[in-house]
Amino acid sequence: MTDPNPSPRAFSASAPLKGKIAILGDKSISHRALMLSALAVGTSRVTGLLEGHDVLATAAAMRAMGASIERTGDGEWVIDGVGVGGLLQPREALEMGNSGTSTRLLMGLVASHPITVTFTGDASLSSRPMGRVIDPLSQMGADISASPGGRLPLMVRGLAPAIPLAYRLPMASAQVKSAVLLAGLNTPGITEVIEPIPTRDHSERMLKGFGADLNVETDGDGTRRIHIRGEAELRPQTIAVPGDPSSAAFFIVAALIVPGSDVVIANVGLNPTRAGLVEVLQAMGGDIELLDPREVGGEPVADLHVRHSALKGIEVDPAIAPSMIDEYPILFVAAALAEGRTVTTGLDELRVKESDRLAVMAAGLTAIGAQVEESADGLAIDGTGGDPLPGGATIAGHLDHRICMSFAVAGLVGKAPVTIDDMGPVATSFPNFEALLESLQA
Ligand SMILES: O=C(O)C1=C[C@@H](OP(=O)(O)O)[C@@H](O)[C@H](O)C1
Ligand SMILES: C=C(OP(=O)(O)O)C(=O)O
Repeated sequence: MTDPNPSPRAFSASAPLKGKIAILGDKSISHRALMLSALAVGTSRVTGLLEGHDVLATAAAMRAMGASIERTGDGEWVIDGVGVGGLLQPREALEMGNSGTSTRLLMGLVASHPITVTFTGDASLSSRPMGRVIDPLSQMGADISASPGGRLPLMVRGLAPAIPLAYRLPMASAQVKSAVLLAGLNTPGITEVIEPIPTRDHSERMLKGFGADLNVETDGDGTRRIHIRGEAELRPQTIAVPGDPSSAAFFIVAALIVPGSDVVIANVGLNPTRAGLVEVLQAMGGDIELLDPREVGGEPVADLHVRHSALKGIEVDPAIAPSMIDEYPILFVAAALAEGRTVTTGLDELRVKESDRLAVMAAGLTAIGAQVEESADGLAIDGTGGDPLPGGATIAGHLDHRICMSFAVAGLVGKAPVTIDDMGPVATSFPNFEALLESLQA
């Protein structure tokens, strides 16, 4: 799915960003909306679906396994499901492109169906660890043969009926949690996931919304115990997908660091398991006001009014990491413009995303003149206090959309332009990123 022809692009010092934009649908919720609709009995309707390459990979996979999935308009999709237990043997390997979420969640679904599925992906996805889902799914009875190091391409031979499992997550990962819960959907009895550190809870919310028998208990120390009763019948739903806070993040930071900016970002999902960045930027002195708080698709949403601000460096509490895990690359850009030092820790997971986001951000920020120290699990950044960054480098995006967009935003405050070697990967999660940026510069 990655474009073989790179699209390099230079970003340079920007006039103030002004105006109002709306953010496209949440990627995590869009994946789950397609998967659960494809497993319901009857017709579901989704509006605001993110039509990025990652979500389209999920749509193609669910179609290949028997669901009827039609696009009826911009972000409007109609899905006829096969019923839990009804996934069909796909004729070919499922090509997951760049998408970790598609791969890991679909491995969970396949694990408890009597089908055998090969998963392939691009160079980035093929370097990411799948052992974290292979372990629990094998315990449930799936037979999985992977490439060396537990990598793609890999083949999952599902077992039906699968064996219910009580699984304690060894790392804070919503993808691993979701893979086990989705495997549990077609497994007799109760499957339990024990989550010591809470992560995004879209799977739990949506499974309940579709009528699955799922409950969550929280222990005194905050550990969550999630139980799902298998062999469920899911009821079709009408879902409005809220805007993606992980995409909004780039424009929140752009408005904070480009002098004179005053922007309203409409339709931003603010589920507490996703909203950590707003909290951290406010603690750094960012002027971010929440307008018209409301609910969309069972999730809290607001419009954000963001104005250019003098940011101050802070020490970021590692406990907040799961609620802003994809937002660290752009937080590092904000930190590079803040006054004083920003210190982040507890970010080992950033090393196994689309790229090693600690190493790639440290190298790229250093190349454009920021002061960065990389540690095993975080970055310490001494900011400019609002002065422009020198810029003037070409950044390798490493097939990582969030790296490309972070350095695009950094270019807006560069003395010399910042060039991204290939903006193609941005289409995985934020196909209209450049169009929205241009609209705020007009
Ligand atoms: O469940 C999800 O939709 C996601 C979970 C996170 O990954 P991990 O589970 O690996 O932390 C996140 O980084 C990814 O973009 C989407
Ligand atoms: C990590 C990400 O996605 P995925 O794991 O689905 O590739 C991301 O979007 O930042």
